[in-house]
Amino acid sequence: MSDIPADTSASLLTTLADEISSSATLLSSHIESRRLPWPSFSADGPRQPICEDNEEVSRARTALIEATRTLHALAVGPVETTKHFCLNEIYLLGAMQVLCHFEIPQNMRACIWLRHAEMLPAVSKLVDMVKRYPDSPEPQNTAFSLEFGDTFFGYKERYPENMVKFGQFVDAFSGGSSADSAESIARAYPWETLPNRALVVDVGGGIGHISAALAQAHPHLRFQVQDFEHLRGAAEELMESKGVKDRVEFVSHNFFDPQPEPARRAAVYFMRNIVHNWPDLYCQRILKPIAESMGPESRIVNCDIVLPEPNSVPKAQDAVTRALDLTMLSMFNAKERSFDRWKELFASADGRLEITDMVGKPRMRMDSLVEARLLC
Ligand SMILES: C[S@@+](CC[C@H](N)C(=O)[O-])C[C@H]1O[C@@H](n2cnc3c(N)ncnc32)[C@H](O)[C@@H]1O
Repeated sequence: MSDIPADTSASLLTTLADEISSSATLLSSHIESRRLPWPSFSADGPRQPICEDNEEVSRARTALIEATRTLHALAVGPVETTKHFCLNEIYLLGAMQVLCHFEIPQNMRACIWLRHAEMLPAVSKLVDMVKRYPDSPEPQNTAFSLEFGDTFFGYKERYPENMVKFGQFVDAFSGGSSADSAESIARAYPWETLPNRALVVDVGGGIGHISAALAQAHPHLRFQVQDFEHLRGAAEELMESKGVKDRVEFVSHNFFDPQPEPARRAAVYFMRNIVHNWPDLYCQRILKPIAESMGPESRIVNCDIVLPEPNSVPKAQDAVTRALDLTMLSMFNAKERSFDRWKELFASADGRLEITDMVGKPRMRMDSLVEARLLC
């Protein structure tokens, strides 16, 4: 019910209804003039929201979502809302779990699967986690571990097919494919300003799909993808298929260890969706060896969510980032961070590390690119 503004006077109903009408009219004109498919409930209706790259249309869509949510909450009222939440929601989740068990959902399958097969059982242990490990800095002390008897990534190592589904979940959740996402990171940072043959180290880079896209878009750069040895085969296959194997090498490396000699003084240490998966103490252990290997021209480019200040973004978007924060807690005993928390974290890993700026925002994703350098 946090969406309901303090002023619930009678006029609010009609003010919201007017806003809904004007936003819907603007969206309709846009759809008509561009001959776009109309949003519909039919199985073959458009899957993506209406035009994200037109700012006026995008603003109208956000206003429509906000106003309809608020109007709905006002019309339903607190008692019925609570009743629906207590009854409908829980059986909706149960029914989806049954459907997932029999592999029936096709659309957004990996997204629905992760929510029901892993997140839901894990979140049911959140009370236990908070009671048992109130101040634990350890990544194994999680709701996930209480349910599955292992850390999130330990469990994925035992069941590699779940790691594949996890990758598909991340793609589905960010609204595209890993190729779309990698391609948008290739455009979101001024990679072209790096010197010829400069080395980019992709720390915890998985099979290297981001490095492969960056290498294709920026032929003057070299890459080293660092991750666990068992990913080497898939990584080398990917580089071969993308035609970049001469400039992208895979190196087996544990990111808690000192950087290997050839990766010292690299131009960029790039990390995407690494640091937010770890509690502070472990983030410091990841960042410290990187800081120690940086030269005066090196920088870290970190790609993770930067939590918006409260009430600074539309409520629907804010709700997603706060839910992701709770996901990090339940799965990893970790958290999402605001810009100030990111600054504190980097400085706490090595007093010379300073976040210079938020340097870009990949399209479609909630992540931002944050750049850190060594203070002279
Ligand atoms: C959420 S995935 C992100 C992968 C990749 N950066 C991306 O954006 O697609 C986290 C990655 O960290 C790797 N990882 C976890 N612990 C690691 C460690 N101690 N050393 C190196 N890599 C690790 C995992 O194997 C996985 O590839």
